[in-house]
Amino acid sequence: MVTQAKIGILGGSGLYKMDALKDVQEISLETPFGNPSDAFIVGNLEGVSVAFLARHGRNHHLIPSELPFRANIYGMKQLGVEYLISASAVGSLKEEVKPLDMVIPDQFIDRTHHRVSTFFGQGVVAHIGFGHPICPQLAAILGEAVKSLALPEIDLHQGGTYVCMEGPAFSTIAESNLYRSWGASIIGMTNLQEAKLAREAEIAYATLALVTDYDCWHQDHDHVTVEMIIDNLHKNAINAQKVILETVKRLDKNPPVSEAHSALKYAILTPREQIPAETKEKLSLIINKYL
Ligand SMILES: CSC[C@H]1O[C@H](OP(=O)(O)O)[C@H](O)[C@@H]1O
Ligand SMILES: Nc1ncnc2[nH]cnc12
Repeated sequence: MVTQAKIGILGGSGLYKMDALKDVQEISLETPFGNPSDAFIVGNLEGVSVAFLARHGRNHHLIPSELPFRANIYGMKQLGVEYLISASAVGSLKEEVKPLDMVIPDQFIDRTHHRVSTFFGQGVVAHIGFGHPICPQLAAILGEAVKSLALPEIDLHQGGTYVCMEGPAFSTIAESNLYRSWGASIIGMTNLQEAKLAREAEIAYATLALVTDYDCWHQDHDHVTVEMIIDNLHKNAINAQKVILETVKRLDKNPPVSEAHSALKYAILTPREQIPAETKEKLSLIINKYL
């Protein structure tokens, strides 16, 4: 049995490790969906066992379209993760959401076009509810953690829509303005698939989005480039670790009940006896309790 952790962290651009993690074990997992982005780092965060994964790999070698989303989420499930916190770099689509601010989105718009975002198929059909794609309880704890830190000059925006684009190129001005006209707050390239797969795996998921830029719509700011956001990525990585540490402590003290933990209860349509044995085996970790 591999070491278990109830809380998982997906580190995005800029956040490739958690400095406060002690007694770490590197765990390389194989999953029925291939290899995750990197080894999981399981360790002790002020007395709480957590599993950390750098979603682009610790050396940032995977573009968003190459991310093994299913393997990453399945790996978290294998480690026993029930609450998953994503830390992600995002561009701002609203004037009042400024670089270095934090956003805890509650909605997504999917603008990706060639990604697999389900564990189902191959003889088993399931449709999870995804009206509320982010776990509200976990998002609330993240928000309380941010507020408790009172980080100078950093505003917290609780709620908002995250546009998930394919990338890796950034948006055109026309696209950026279109997303603004839809009322979206932030744009990134990674969180939608994770949120969907986490829900299918009955893991509560929430995003701590760390703003690096104003994308390309703002007339008073240069269009986003990697070079111009490096500094903000570093600053955000420091702040993200503070927020995660505080969130983990609160979660450990009061783990909330989340609807995500029973998301599959009414989702599986295929008569159990019709599900191919191979598929049952492949998805056993996720569907066994409903067979
Ligand atoms: C470094 S800018 C673009 C890159 O950053 C975000 O990654 P992550 O969500 O893993 O922090 C964005 O989604 C893009 O992948
Ligand atoms: N402007 C932007 N668009 C997409 N992903 C991003 N990640 C950080 N900034 C971004």
